[in-house]
Amino acid sequence: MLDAQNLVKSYPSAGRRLEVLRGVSLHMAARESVALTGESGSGKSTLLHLLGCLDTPDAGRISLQDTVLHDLDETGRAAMRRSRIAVIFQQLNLIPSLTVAQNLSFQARLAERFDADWTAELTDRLGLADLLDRYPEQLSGGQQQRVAIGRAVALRPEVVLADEPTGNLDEATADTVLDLMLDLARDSGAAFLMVTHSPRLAARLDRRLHLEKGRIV
Ligand SMILES: Nc1ncnc2c1ncn2[C@@H]1O[C@H](COP(=O)(O)OP(=O)(O)OP(=O)(O)O)[C@@H](O)[C@H]1O
Repeated sequence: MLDAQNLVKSYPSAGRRLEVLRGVSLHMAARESVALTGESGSGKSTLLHLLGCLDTPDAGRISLQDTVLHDLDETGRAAMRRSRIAVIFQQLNLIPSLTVAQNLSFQARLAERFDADWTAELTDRLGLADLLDRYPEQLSGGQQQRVAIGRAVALRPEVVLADEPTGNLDEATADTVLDLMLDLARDSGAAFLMVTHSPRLAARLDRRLHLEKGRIV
């Protein structure tokens, strides 16, 4: 399903190039969950940005099913983000002027993939039924995190990419949120990749990839 081959990415740094990814390859199957670990600065977010069509590699190939991603222009990348690949960040980027219900359905409606039954099921499973009329600022961190997950999977994306999605939560809440995320990603048929610094959380996913010196080891 999601396939990356020999990804290379560097950034300009003090008049030189900082080589962050030096030939990274990975493959993810539908319903598979993968943890991406590595020291701070090892390139985890950079890799997630490439897979999530938020940035382009200097070299290498990325494909999702039959769609080639690495040479899409900005319009093509935006279309992928709108409909087939969902990214959840630590800063959740919920829309402050929209209620929980509106935040949940906004992206799915934009992509013309809104499904009332699926959204109702998500609302129920994420324990958001009593919070639908609230605004993001009226929610706790864990509640906001659950809305961000709901919004991502409401689309039924093929891939969910999450960058330390539970980094701000206490251990018990992080566990609950991760359980929900894994269940929902699996049930919607998505491949799930999560960046985490926590070996404990990483161990709960199907597989672990570790980035070191620009390569997966
Ligand atoms: N836009 C950019 N311009 C220049 N350098 C960048 C840019 N983005 C990231 N870097 C550098 O690339 C390296 C990898 O950054 P990245 O954010 O991918 O690491 P990370 O593994 O996600 O780190 P952390 O665990 O601390 O979030 C770092 O040295 C960082 O400073």
